[in-house]
Amino acid sequence: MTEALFNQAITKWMEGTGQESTYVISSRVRLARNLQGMPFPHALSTPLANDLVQQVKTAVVDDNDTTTEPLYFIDLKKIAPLDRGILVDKHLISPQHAEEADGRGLLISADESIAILINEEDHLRVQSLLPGLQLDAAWQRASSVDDRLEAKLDFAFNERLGYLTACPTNVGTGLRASVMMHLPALVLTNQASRQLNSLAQLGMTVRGLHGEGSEATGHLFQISNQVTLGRSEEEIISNLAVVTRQLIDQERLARHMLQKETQMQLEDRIFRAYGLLTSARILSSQEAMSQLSYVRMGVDLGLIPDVAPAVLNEMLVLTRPAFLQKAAGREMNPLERDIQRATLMRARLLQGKHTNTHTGGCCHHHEE
Ligand SMILES: Nc1ncnc2c1ncn2[C@@H]1O[C@H](COP(=O)(O)OP(=O)(O)OP(=O)(O)O)[C@@H](O)[C@H]1O
Repeated sequence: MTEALFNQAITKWMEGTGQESTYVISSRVRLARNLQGMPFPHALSTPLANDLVQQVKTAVVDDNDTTTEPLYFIDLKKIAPLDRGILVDKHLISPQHAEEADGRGLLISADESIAILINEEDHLRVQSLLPGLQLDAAWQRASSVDDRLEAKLDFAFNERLGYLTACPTNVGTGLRASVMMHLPALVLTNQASRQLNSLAQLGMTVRGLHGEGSEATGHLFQISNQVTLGRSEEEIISNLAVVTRQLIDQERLARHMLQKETQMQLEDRIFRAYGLLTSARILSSQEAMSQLSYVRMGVDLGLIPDVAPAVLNEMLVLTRPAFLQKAAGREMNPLERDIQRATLMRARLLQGKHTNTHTGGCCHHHEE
């Protein structure tokens, strides 16, 4: 399992399956939990942090319980920085978790849909990531892992407040649920900012593909609940599902409108993007993201038949710096990476057209 984890770009959440996968790339639920009587990670000494990692590992890996889903332990300080970068690129751990590896750990399921980050901002961050709109399923999975942990570990919990967390914004349920949405038509019809800004009034936050502090590139928006206190987990999940369905309807309408009123301009934009990505020799990650968005819409609208939607999801990860360097087997400067990115992009997008195309990367063993 470890080999696929570090060598294969595609991971569960980008399979392109699940409900409404045209608009919703993935659904995520994460729970923040802390152990009773231990300082929060930012105040924890490295030896204590390492003890805590072992304690959690013992609770869920070394218990030899064959009735539960196996979780694999990864000691972050024992893997190469580039491999930690791969985990970041696949959204399995955060950049902060990768940076200071000593005293931090990761538990992960074989299909990579469950990840438990040990000693990130909180002692435990339980993450469940699934493709498409599957918030209920993601919540069920996270919740059962949480029960499993809680059976063995003593969580910091207050009767009145709920779960206690390092940052007060997570107190209560400790739950952040999110969907990663592709909303190009709302952007092209200038409705995105109005629609997305109004979500703040409903207690929702909008972020980019890479989470807190990231810009929304490639018309990809991560929408999540802002409030964790005073609402039940089920309410948080169902509110987000309602908002997601509304955005899907708006995006669908905007696509119809573009097709009806400005079809030639729309096709022109899509085929220019396709032309650029299948011809460019130097490609920045920013340009790759924004042009991929149009190609993806072209695939969704049936204009570009030869590219599978999952390939586009995979390119979000495969064209990231860590993956490019892993594929090349060496460190690369930014220009070398831009060249490698362009080569890989051409090969993958044209793969459906010509057989025997070189994939341009050693780390891709996956077949559609
Ligand atoms: N629906 C999703 N699909 C794929 N990746 C996601 C999704 N939601 C969040 N992520 C990824 O999870 C990581 C963490 O996201 P983010 O920083 O938004 O939240 P967090 O760390 O859970 O919360 P907080 O900011 O409260 O600590 C980022 O890499 C982000 O891209």
